[in-house]
Amino acid sequence: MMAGRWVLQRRGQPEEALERLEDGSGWLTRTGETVRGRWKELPGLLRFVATSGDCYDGSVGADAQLVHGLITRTGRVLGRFTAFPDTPPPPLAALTAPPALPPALAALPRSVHYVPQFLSADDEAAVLRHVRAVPAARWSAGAHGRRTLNFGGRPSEQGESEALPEWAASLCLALMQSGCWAGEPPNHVLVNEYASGAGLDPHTDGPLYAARVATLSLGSDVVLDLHRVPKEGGLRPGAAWGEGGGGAGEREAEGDVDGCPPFAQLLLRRRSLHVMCDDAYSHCWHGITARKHDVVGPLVANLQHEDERGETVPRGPRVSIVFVHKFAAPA
Ligand SMILES: O=C(O)CCC(=O)C(=O)O
Ligand SMILES: [Fe+2]
Repeated sequence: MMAGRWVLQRRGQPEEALERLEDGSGWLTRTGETVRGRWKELPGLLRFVATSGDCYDGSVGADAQLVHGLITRTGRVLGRFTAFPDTPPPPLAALTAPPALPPALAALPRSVHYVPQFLSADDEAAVLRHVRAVPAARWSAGAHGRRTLNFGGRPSEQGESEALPEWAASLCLALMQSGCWAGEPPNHVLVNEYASGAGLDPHTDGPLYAARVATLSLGSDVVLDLHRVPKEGGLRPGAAWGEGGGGAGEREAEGDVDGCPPFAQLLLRRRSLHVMCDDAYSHCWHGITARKHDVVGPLVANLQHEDERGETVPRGPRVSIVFVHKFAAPA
């Protein structure tokens, strides 16, 4: 069987993907998780054994398309799947004209903007296809239901740069054309994928970037917590996107938030964009509490309609795409 990607569907479960590399190794990807494995070809059967212990057996149809299969773990049947080859997504066409940047949120003392419906539903689906098609090896293996991916060089290395993929460059263009981005264009893009209920420790995005971050929320609504950076003690500021070869996703600095509860929250609806600049970039920590539902409480500062207050918002799998401008390395 040829190298490539297969999309697996199971009743009542989020999609999974299996990838086969030329050397017979491969990857299993579930929301928030990437696991390595090996492919084996047996007569009439194709087997992928993940390091997690799960075994995917698929019968090969006459046209070499894997159609039906069984997932087992130590001999126990976990479920049945159907699979089809994943075709590369078409280039991201011109996006539906996104809305312009509204004024900063009046309820917050700092510069935070919220743009509901920044992407249309069709554009959201197209962007998610591109995210899903990124080879598993580029993702940092997920922990606590979140995996990350970055474009534009390693997060922590100043000046290291790399061209953005076409779809990410199109999104950058949309940010600039809509006026939602000012200053030097974004040149660094981080993608977070969260399993339902996964969180993110409070952090700032750090001084390697210009003081502006724009974040697209896709796939699910979520409530983001904003914390004030304490003058001393408590949380330690640091580059949010981690260090070294592990790539994005490992927090350099984390702290005990117990003494530092959020002073405000943002309800990030799917397809929205939010922008934090200047003071809000440098002096507010942001994070996501791990939980399966959010309740829209009194701290939420960006409601579009007052009757949203009190709403219980379930959290499905979510993807966020974070845009920043990384400074060049000093000469
Ligand atoms: O998922 C989000 O909305 C937040 C992501 C974030 O803050 C980060 O990746 O630095
Ligand atoms: Fe962040």
